[in-house]
Amino acid sequence: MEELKVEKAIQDIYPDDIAWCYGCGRLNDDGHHLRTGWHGDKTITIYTPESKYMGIPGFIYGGLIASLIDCHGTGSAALALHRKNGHEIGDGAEPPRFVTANLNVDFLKPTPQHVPLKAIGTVEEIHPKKWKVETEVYAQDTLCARGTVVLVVMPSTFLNKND
Ligand SMILES: CCCCCCCCCCCCCCCC(=O)SCCNC(=O)CCNC(=O)[C@H](O)C(C)(C)COP(=O)(O)OP(=O)(O)OC[C@H]1O[C@@H](n2cnc3c(N)ncnc32)[C@H](O)[C@@H]1OP(=O)(O)O
Repeated sequence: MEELKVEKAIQDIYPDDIAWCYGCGRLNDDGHHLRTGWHGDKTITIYTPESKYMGIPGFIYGGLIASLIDCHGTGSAALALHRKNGHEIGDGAEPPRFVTANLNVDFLKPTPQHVPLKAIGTVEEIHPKKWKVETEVYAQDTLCARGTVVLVVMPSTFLNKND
């Protein structure tokens, strides 16, 4: 049986100032701590939602699935541009920063609770500052959702907006 584990995740090397995302920030104690790594030439995030993320008893609510696809998208684009720039996780280089411009989700099947969800991404470069990630979310072998995320390299002004 396939081992469901992401060994090296791009979120592990996000600088502290961008490691606070509720979905994937490692420094946000209340967040999901989603972690995204390479899976061959695709990307992968594994996550088992807690019981409270329920839509109806036994099934995950759609917003959580959208969050998974969203953060899997930003992580995947960062992985891909980091590699394109000649870097891999752990070589000391800072990864690129992306924000989500657009997120679309098709909910194909009810997503069961209490099983690990597996998001598998296919990353496509539109141009160096704009990327697209197609993600499929599986619960065991069932394809439950499919999403498309358009990511844009974070404008330099983005983090100053709260000053
Ligand atoms: C608050 C969070 C902080 C995070 C910071 C740290 C980030 C790294 C850490 C990762 C953490 C994870 C984060 C999780 C994922 C989020 O949750 S990110 C938060 C949600 N997203 C946002 O808040 C983004 C808000 N939107 C924006 O800031 C701006 O609209 C954008 C997306 C940067 C675009 O800026 P802009 O000035 O409109 O730029 P513009 O040159 O017009 O567009 C650039 C390209 O984007 C395309 N584009 C723009 N909007 C769209 C759209 N809606 N649909 C399709 N394409 C679009 C344009 O067509 C253009 O394409 P080209 O013409 O270059 O081919």
